[in-house]
Amino acid sequence: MSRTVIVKNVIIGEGIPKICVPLIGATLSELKQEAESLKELSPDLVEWRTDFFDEVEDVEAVISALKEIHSVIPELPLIFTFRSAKEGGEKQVSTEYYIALNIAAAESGLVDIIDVELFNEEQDVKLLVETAHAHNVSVIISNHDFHGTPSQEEIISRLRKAQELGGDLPKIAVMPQDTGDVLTLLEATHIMKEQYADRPIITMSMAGAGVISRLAGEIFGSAITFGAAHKPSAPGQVAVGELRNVLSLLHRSL
Ligand SMILES: O=C1C[C@@](O)(C(=O)O)C[C@@H](O)[C@@H]1O
Repeated sequence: MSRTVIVKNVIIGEGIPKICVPLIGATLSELKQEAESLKELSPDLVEWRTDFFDEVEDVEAVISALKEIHSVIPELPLIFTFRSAKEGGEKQVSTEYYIALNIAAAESGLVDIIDVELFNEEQDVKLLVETAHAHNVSVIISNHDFHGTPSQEEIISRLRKAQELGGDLPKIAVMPQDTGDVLTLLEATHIMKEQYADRPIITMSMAGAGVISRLAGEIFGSAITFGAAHKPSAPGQVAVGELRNVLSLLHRSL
């Protein structure tokens, strides 16, 4: 497995962490406006959080929206994400639909990465990884805890599981209850990167106390950081401009 993942010339896993901005519009016109406004911010990657989209339960509507988004920002690497309500997202769909939606996205030729939640049946995760790879689409295998921070061992074990299942980018987002939890996430990230990972990983501790983890990825070992364009898609996301300044400050200090 490669230590970097390259999508549309963006090298993930090398140098400054890459900035990803989520699109969270509910309608096609909101999404197009959002995509348009991203051009100025020039993020490294864009994530379409399809669970915010009113018509997400209609595959055809999703693919036609995808075409429109892609036509506005064809040069930006696009992550396709349906975040389920049980992991902090906006909606819940059946497993069958979740699989069909992600397969349609992977086969569309319009996305560079799909996000697959780790806490699905192993065979379903594997099927999505295989389908994505067959279409040259990379896979984030993700896990989110919006209520707390698991132990260091548990965080590492989930990231390792994501790696074992073939995720190109294992990812975990956790909620700190106190400062110690932020340290737990940072230390788990560092250990995973140094001892177990053979590919880039993505980690974050959410909310105010966790902001440091969104800034210091280059030091502790997280390769992508999510920044907000206008409205954050998760607690603690920093505005892209400020994020970029701090990331470069830390990069120059190393
Ligand atoms: O999983 C993640 C990370 C995230 O939850 C965050 O905390 O920045 C934001 C989501 O949009 C994305 O899918």
